[in-house]
Amino acid sequence: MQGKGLDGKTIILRVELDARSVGFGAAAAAIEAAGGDMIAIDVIQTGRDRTVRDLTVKIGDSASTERISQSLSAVPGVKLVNVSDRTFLLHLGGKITIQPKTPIQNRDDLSRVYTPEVARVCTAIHEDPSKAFTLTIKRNTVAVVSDGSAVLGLGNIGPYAAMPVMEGKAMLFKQFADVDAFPICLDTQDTEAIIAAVKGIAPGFGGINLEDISAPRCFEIEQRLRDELDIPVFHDDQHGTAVVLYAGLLNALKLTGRTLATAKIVVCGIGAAGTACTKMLLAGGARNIVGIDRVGILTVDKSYANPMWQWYAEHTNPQRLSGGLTEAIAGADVFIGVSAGGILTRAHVTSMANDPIVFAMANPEPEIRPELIEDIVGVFATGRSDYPNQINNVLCFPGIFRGALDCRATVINEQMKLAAAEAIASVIGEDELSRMYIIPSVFNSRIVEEVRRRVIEAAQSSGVARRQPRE
Ligand SMILES: NC(=O)C1=CN([C@@H]2O[C@H](COP(=O)(O)OP(=O)(O)OC[C@H]3O[C@@H](n4cnc5c(N)ncnc54)[C@H](O)[C@@H]3O)[C@@H](O)[C@H]2O)C=CC1
Ligand SMILES: CC(=O)C(=O)O
Ligand SMILES: [Mg+2]
Repeated sequence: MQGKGLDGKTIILRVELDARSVGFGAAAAAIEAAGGDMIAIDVIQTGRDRTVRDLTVKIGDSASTERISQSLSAVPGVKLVNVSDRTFLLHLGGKITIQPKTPIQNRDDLSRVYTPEVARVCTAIHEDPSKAFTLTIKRNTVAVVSDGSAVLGLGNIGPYAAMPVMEGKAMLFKQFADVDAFPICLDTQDTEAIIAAVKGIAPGFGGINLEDISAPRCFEIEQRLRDELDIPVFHDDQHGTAVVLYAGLLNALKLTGRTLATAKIVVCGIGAAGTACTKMLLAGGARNIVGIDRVGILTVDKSYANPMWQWYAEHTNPQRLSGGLTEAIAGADVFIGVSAGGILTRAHVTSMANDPIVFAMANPEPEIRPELIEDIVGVFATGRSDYPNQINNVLCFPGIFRGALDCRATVINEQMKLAAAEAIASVIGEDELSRMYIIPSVFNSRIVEEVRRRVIEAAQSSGVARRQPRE
């Protein structure tokens, strides 16, 4: 299985070798002995007495940068000059930039892009504000807004630490759907302040993608912004995740001979993603969903201060189960994890129905690693890029916003989300479907186009499109 046994971290070791006393094989052996996997060698300098090389090393689960560095430094004639992390190198100075669309080469250019001539464009927009969509970046620009309160599964790490994820989302928007997205991390976790800030910046954007804002605040923030703005506001962790989960689950159920209506589904982590996934499954016809969070199984026999948990308890768990994960998962057909890494055990999966479906979607560490259960699981998926069956909202948000921007939709509604899920599922033909291929890869070039097309159709038929796109 791809990614097996590796935590994905790759380092670059710059080493100086004394050519008279050490061969390169000794250095390579020291790295391997410490659990590293050398994947590239670059010669930086050669000489009669010494050579300098950069060794790119993938770190295995049992290894660490320190262990490999120590093992290498212990080889006589090897000097470790520097250790760098490839991922950190890629983040130096951030991951995106802004480029002008036309050069400014002379005063004539200057007077058109800037004063005095720009004033005529400003006046035109003042007279007809809808012209902001044609005469400014609003047409193609989305704000990726976070308060840093639920960043991946890392928790409340704040707005500065959230930036790399938001920059990453902006890259994905651009690369996959040519949407110009801008990361905005707010230094507040106050609901009213976030709503005011997003409303304040909205004139420059054609859509708002809320990201990694924790539950239950995310529900009110999204609802209020949807009500008060005339551009789509979409909390990706809720709806992007639900759309992709729904697409993948339909295929997994088909492969294991189950139906949504009869499957027993356990959802672990009733936050932003868990709540939205459940709502989409209920709308699709699921009847036996059991939700579990840190407080145990959510049941109508208890009451909860969190209003979303109260709603959840009233709309799920028809058998009124109580207890913890062990009680919830016994006999279940499907486990959907959007909670925290490593909380599911092999014993839990053994207690599920035959041929179980396990979607361990917490990031970056899934609820369970596939290698622990690959002999007993029916269909397995994670949110990660380094295992097969990646159920990740990146399959949804570029295409759904591409469609919404192109038809200038006022909202992204239920019909558009369902259309996106059907589009994603449809990219895999019946003859291609297999347990290792229930969801298309993000690099499948048909996804964005198919999602866009169906989302535009849904926006038009549900009356929220303000424009007929050209093609
Ligand atoms: N694969 C994908 O596309 C996506 C994955 N996720 C992942 O799902 C997880 C949750 O994300 P959000 O819903 O946005 O966060 P959230 O903070 O809104 O919700 C997380 C919920 O999980 C619960 N939880 C945490 N530890 C738990 C445990 N040990 N047992 C039971 N419940 C537990 C929390 O109490 C909370 O209710 C994160 O790891 C995130 O990376 C989220 C969105 C998309
Ligand atoms: C994928 C994503 O948005 C998350 O894990 O939060
Ligand atoms: Mg997220």
